[in-house]
Amino acid sequence: MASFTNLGLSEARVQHLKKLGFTEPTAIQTQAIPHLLSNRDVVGLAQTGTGKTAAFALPILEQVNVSDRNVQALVLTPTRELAMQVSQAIQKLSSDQRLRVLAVYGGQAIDRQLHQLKRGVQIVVGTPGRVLDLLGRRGLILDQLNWLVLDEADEMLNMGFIQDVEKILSHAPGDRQTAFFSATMAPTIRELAAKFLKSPVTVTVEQQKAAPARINQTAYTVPKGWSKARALMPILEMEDPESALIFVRTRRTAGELTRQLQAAGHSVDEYHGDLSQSQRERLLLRFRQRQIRWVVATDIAARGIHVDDLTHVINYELPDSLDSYVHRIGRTGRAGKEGQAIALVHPLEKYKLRQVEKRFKQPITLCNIPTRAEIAARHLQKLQSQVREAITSERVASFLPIVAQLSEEYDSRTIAAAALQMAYDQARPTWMRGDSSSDEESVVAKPQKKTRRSSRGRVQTR
Ligand SMILES: Nc1ncnc2c1ncn2[C@@H]1O[C@H](COP(=O)(O)OP(=O)(O)OP(=O)(O)O)[C@@H](O)[C@H]1O
Ligand SMILES: [Mg+2]
Repeated sequence: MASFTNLGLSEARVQHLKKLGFTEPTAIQTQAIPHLLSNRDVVGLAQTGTGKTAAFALPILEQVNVSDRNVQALVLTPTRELAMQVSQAIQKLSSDQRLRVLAVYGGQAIDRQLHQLKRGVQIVVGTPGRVLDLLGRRGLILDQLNWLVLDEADEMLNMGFIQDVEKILSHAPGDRQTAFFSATMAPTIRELAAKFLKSPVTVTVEQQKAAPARINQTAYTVPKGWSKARALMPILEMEDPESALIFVRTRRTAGELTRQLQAAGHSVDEYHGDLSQSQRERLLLRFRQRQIRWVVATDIAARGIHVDDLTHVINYELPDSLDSYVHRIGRTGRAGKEGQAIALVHPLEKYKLRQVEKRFKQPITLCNIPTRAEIAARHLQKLQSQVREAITSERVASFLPIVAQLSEEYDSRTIAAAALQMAYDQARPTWMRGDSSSDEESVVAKPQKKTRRSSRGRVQTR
């Protein structure tokens, strides 16, 4: 069995990893770490959420010289938040007080970064734009660089970034070690990678299925004439996600949808490039601390971002590329956990689901929008389990005097039913509350109408 010790890591590091809960290496770690430790260039391809960060960080930490204050390792990431997250992850993987890791990215005062660099930093993690800026000011010097890592390498080499990456590389010594990591890598990008790497070893883990099997994928068809926003409301009521990233294509849609969801009383906020850097950071922190349940985001949140135990990814609008889809849904089902990926599709978009199924060799369950009756039934079910919980709680005793008082007038079943009705009405979303039509009332009393669908209301696509 693979162990961190067998991979060539020092005993002190193995003990430290144990404290972090890293008892066994993941597949990509098992395969990539020995090559990286023997100074080979590596292209590492593994599913989202499988520990690629530690795969490239541990060999660097093992070999970095902490008494030397020159920059020895540079990790490039496509977004600012990812730079921050990766630098924090590296810091956590090290237990050496002398090690300095610095995240550099736009939207943050450059003077502070320059100051830190002057004091001495061994590992820099940054976005290409800011790294170039710092190189231009001679604040960042790469003469002593031993390691260069491109996290989300395919994205980094995508149009726009490639020139930046080339310029950055021109500042680094030729004998450095270079590694590319991503969950996706198009063949064309791999050719390009050959240009930057020296006889690289390609380490691939389960390349065929780019999405982990732990992610349960479903799709809802938006009925003709319905807006996606209208379709989303009942889906959210039914799924009731504990935490969710809802992906949209534009900043504008992010704002609009967020406001609609907030108006419906949901705990939700928006996340996209129009926000200031500090707003983005604050939002991510609140989301990670569970102060908000859902975040409506553009693709800036699609790559690499890790939120512990994120339960749902919702593709309100599908992305242009399959690779983006892979990264988006990969925000859930991480580190061995399970996750739900849900897509909203117009009837004309259904062919896109076929493409996804082909890519993952995994069927997508197609569902109809939940009906009011189904949602009501779900609310009642939830209410029942909440009542069961309340019965065993200590606070319930404090309500007994009220029950005793009411019992002089009514029988206890009526009192209980009235209390439930009040609780039910409060739990119902606003968009279902306003409707006082008689069929709404009867929903609770009558058994559910017969449908052609299975118990969860799902039909297979094929
Ligand atoms: N060996 C391990 N044991 C336990 N947990 C681990 C191990 N390696 C990594 N993790 C945890 O798994 C989670 C996901 O890791 P990471 O962010 O590196 O994934 P990734 O492969 O880079 O995903 P993505 O493609 O989305 O960027 C992190 O919370 C990390 O702490
Ligand atoms: Mg990653």
